[in-house]
Amino acid sequence: MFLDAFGLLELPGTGCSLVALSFLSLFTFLIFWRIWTFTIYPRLYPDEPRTYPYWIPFIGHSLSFFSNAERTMEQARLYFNNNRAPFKLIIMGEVVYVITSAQDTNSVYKKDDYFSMNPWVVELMGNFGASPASVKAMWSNISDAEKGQSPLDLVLKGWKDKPLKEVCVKLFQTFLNPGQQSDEILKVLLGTIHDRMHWDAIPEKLIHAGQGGNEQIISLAKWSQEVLLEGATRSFFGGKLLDIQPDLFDSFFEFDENSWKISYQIPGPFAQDVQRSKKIAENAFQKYFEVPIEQRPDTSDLMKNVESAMRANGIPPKDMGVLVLMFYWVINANAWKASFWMLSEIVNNESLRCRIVDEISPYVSASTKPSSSANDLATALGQHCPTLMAVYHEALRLTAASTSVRVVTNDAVISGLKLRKGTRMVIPYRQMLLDDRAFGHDAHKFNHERFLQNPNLAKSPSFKPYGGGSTLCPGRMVAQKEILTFVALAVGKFQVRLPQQDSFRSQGVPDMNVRTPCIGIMGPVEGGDVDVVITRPQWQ
Ligand code: HEM
Repeated sequence: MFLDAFGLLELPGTGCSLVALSFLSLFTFLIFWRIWTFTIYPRLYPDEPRTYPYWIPFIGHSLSFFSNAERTMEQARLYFNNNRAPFKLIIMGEVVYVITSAQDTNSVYKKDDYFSMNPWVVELMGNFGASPASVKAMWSNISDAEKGQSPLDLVLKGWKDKPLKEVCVKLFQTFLNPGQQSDEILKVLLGTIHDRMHWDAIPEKLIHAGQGGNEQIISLAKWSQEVLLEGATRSFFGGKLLDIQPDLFDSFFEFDENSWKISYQIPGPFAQDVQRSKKIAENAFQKYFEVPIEQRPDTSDLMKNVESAMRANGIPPKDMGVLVLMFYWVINANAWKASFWMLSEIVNNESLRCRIVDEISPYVSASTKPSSSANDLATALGQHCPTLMAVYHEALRLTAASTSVRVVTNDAVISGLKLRKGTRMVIPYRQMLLDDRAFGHDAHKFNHERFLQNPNLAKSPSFKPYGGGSTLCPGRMVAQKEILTFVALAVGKFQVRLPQQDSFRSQGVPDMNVRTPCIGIMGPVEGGDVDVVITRPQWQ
């Protein structure tokens, strides 16, 4: 009507408006395009993965993916009758293969020559802001460059001709997998957790209210964040990093919350939060690397080796800041969230709390002090506390949105379907972690009993919160120890209960933030937290 008023849109002699005709043509085009793309093409090429139908070319599934990636993939899987064959999504014009079965995932792990994480990491390094020269240096052989004087040789036997990035991952594997090398990190990490789980060591900023001196109300999320980040930061980087940037954790949390915007290259005006917090963290790391290593004697051997390998390949402190922030991110993004979910479940279920307190009491009590045997305690918790372990596994199962990202580097076949070279692939483990065929009809609910009744579930091919294959998380053992230690000390040293007052956040276990794209453990929805009353142990 409004457009007709201008008299421009009526086609002479047809009685049709231009707008109506355009809509009709567009609609006709879309119908033909959909019939061709989603009906005829799959019949002509039955050996290619099917595409989940969509309406707008190029945009494809982008909108629903960015608003809830897991739900989009679940809907697509169910659309194809839940047969779990690989299928295609279209994200911003790009084809993405999605793998949702444990069997296909294992096939991908076995074909490293066909599926590589590296092209994605190269892209991520660029998106993070590393200079092209430094990205190139990360993919140059370590022997191409003049070496520093570090004890790299310890680790690099047989690795001299590998790219620096792979050497860094190898260093992580060497220094984090059980054995003498990992003792150094674990001693400081677990020791710091013990130090912080002391009545007088709870930072003021965590305390909502003191109740008569022997009780305090604190936030579970902040408690988990502060203790685990401090442990990991001191054990990897020594004390200097926090001297340089005492409020590093605040920037890190803002960065972590919004880091998906970097991966998906969200334009500047919509990504100011992540750019701001990333800058602060990067600058802190740059200043840290500008301090001579002799003035940072408590830096871990792992990070000394990573640093010296980067220097040997000519990476300047500014880019070391960018690249090491990526490591800091994987080290710190997940463990506090797993601990938070475990504690949320435990404090909201009194019989579970009592059972765990009973179970851990031979190992943890109010009088447990920081000690050099923190590693033995963590080991004992893992070996002799089945309920605690069941809660750990179930929390990981229910809250992990862990994802492996690969690029098809050679034409390949998975489940009889041809995957084309150059295409991106994702393995969203949550699609398997919630599979009711593997975990039972209540797979969408928290029920730690399933792991108690069947501890072998933790070995199920559908249970891969830490990924798998050649990129299996090298920090999984360390993560388990820090999480179990923190949770056991929280409920074993202190009496922890929900507050009576309605004004505190004690409305059950908070909802997970399933909407923000995430490739690790999901956090709670904004403002989702649990306030708890903790009581001073009589011992202290
Ligand atoms: C609950 C805690 C954690 C979870 C759920 C987790 C999960 C994962 C996943 C899913 C991957 C990617 C696997 C892939 O792409 O195939 C990964 C990679 C990695 N994780 Fe963890 N992680 C956790 C804790 C840690 C910790 C504490 C550290 C270090 C101390 C760490 C270090 C790494 C590193 C260095 C990589 C990169 C490996 C590579 O590039 O090959 N992670 N993690």
